[in-house]
Amino acid sequence: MALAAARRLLLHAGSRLGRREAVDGARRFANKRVLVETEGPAGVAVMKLRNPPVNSLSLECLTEFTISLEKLENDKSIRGVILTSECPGIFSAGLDLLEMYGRNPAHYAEYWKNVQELWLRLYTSNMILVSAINGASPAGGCLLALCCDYRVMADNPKYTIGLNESLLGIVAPFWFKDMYVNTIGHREAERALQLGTLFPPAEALKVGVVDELVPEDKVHSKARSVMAKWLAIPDHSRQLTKNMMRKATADNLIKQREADIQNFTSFISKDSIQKSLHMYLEKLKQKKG
Ligand SMILES: CC/C=C\C/C=C\CCCC/C=C/C(=O)SCCNC(=O)CCNC(=O)[C@H](O)C(C)(C)COP(=O)(O)OP(=O)(O)OC[C@H]1O[C@@H](n2cnc3c(N)ncnc32)[C@H](O)[C@@H]1OP(=O)(O)O
Repeated sequence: MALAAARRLLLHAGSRLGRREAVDGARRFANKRVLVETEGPAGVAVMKLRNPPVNSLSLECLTEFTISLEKLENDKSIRGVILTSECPGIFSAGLDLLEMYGRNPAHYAEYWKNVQELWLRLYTSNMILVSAINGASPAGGCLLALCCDYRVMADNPKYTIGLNESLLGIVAPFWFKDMYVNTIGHREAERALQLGTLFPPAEALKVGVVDELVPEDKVHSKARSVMAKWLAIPDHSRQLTKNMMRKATADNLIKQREADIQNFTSFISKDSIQKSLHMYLEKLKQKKG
């Protein structure tokens, strides 16, 4: 309830701000963790995640992301969105582990509902989505990129991308898996999911997790030129085609959302899974010291 009220407030405040800045010509709105700028080619917004240090998808970040998308969807002048990060070297570290560790079942259920919500919005968006992957993109970070229509990645071998859930002792849910299969094919997905592979850029390109690699300083300009090509296609035919390609995958979750929330909640609440997450978080800490 509290979250729904916060969401209404944010949406309202955001739309007032958005309108005022549009009058000034600045065309920019921001929540705390998501910045949206609509400069550049007409009809294109750039959405930047800014939840330092690693753009983990906390409940607040997911909510702000979903609201920003909703606003862009409602703005009929926007036809395409470039999704990128403001955190140096990190696209997104994926779902926030602290939302899935040491909390209660009601929190897990609320969190998962919001993860589903963002995924459904992104994956089924009528807008053209291009990701400008300017950093590491594990698990939920990869999920965001996979929702896009085209993925441009910085060719920096320090950055990796993939669904690495099995390395954490958790399991990518069926809809993550379905989208992976749709993108890289059954055999590659089967192998990568079991091994929790994080692909460096050249391998990510080879297997099809990303569509194009460019030098790091060219990621944004390339994303813009890709966007220009997609904008040249009539919206109605592109949208109907996208819907035809993606609807069955999205419907598969829509028809069992509640069961998926229950599954997640009972899985993540298990002592053994909590222990795995604890060990993984400790490993992240030790990496520093
Ligand atoms: C049967 C099945 C039924 C239902 C489903 C069941 C299961 C659930 C499936 C859930 C799907 C999960 C999806 C996910 O996205 S899980 C998250 C996976 N993410 C990762 O593995 C990334 C982990 N992070 C890293 O590898 C590195 O941090 C990264 C991103 C490469 C950046 O490295 P670096 O710049 O060196 O930064 P640090 O590692 O020092 O990190 C800084 C700081 O951030 C904390 N942190 C990192 N990642 C996360 C995260 N995902 N969530 C929360 N916090 C994170 C890290 O611990 C450091 O914190 P500190 O306090 O020490 O500063």
